[in-house]
Amino acid sequence: MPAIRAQDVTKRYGSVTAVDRIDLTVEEGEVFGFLGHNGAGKSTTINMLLDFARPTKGTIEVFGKDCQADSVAARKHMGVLPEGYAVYDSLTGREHIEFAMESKGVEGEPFDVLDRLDITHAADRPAGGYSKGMAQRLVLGMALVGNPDLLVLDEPTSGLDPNGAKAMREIIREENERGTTVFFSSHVLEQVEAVADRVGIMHHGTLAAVDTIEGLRETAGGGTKLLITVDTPDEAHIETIEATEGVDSAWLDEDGQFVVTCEDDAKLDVLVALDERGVDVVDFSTEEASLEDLFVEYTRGTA
Ligand SMILES: Nc1ncnc2c1ncn2[C@@H]1O[C@H](COP(=O)(O)OP(=O)(O)OP(=O)(O)O)[C@@H](O)[C@H]1O
Repeated sequence: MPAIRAQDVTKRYGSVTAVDRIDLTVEEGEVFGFLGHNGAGKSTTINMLLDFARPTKGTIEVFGKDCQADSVAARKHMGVLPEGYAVYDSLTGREHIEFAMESKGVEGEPFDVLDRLDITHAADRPAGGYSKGMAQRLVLGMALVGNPDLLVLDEPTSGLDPNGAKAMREIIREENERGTTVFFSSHVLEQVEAVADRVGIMHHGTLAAVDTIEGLRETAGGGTKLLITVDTPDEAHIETIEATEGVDSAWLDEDGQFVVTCEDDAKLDVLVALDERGVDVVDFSTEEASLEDLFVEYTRGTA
């Protein structure tokens, strides 16, 4: 049974379509990275999983339980690290875990959870004095109470320094090795790349791509990136470039350079096409396209 199944899900807020007809299946045991820029629709999707928001159309199930019609049963499968969580400054780490155990009606030893998150040393200190990374791990610990089948993490590495982000990724991997399915959102490709089995790229409310990292890499690696500096860069030239056979896409980067992803043997044709249009090519270079380029390609035009 899939851990998550979303079928034709749309969520509108007035005239804003936050999520637009998405179909998504996350299999049990996967680490699934949910990628997209700010405003792409990631949190809205997560909110529908948790029944904080209701789909305008379509259904979402978690382990076969409808997240709206059967939300209590669906929630029992999930542990959640929400975006913008807070800790209680005056309660200790251990008290946080005890609180989560009481609320979920779970018996157990708080230290077992604190150990998994490597914060045992701070168990009896008020959480108000924890670093951002420790606080984040503590809230994740609360989510782990009761050993949920599915961990839902909204931007789990945001605001963490590289060491904190690495620790968070290690915990995600460890929990997955215990058999937990992990669904986590991020707008940072490298965070997702390091730990996810598959990724979904959200763009303007739609799922622009769903694939394994290797699959995305093959798509990206099949091409070349051509960087072209011209005398007077103009958005209008993009059309000329994209009309060239073998070109996937083209855009102007913030330095005013054209970035072109294309088949290897289309490079010269692009330069010729620009020349025929009277565009003065000052310089050009080529690189192998990366996964990051693919992400940019799918989500071009957003901040
Ligand atoms: N409660 C709401 N009322 C109105 N519009 C909303 C609401 N929640 C989200 N939106 C809009 O829906 C779109 C998707 O937002 P969402 O928060 O899901 O994106 P996101 O990918 O999670 O972004 P972020 O990374 O910034 O959290 C945005 O245009 C946002 O302004």
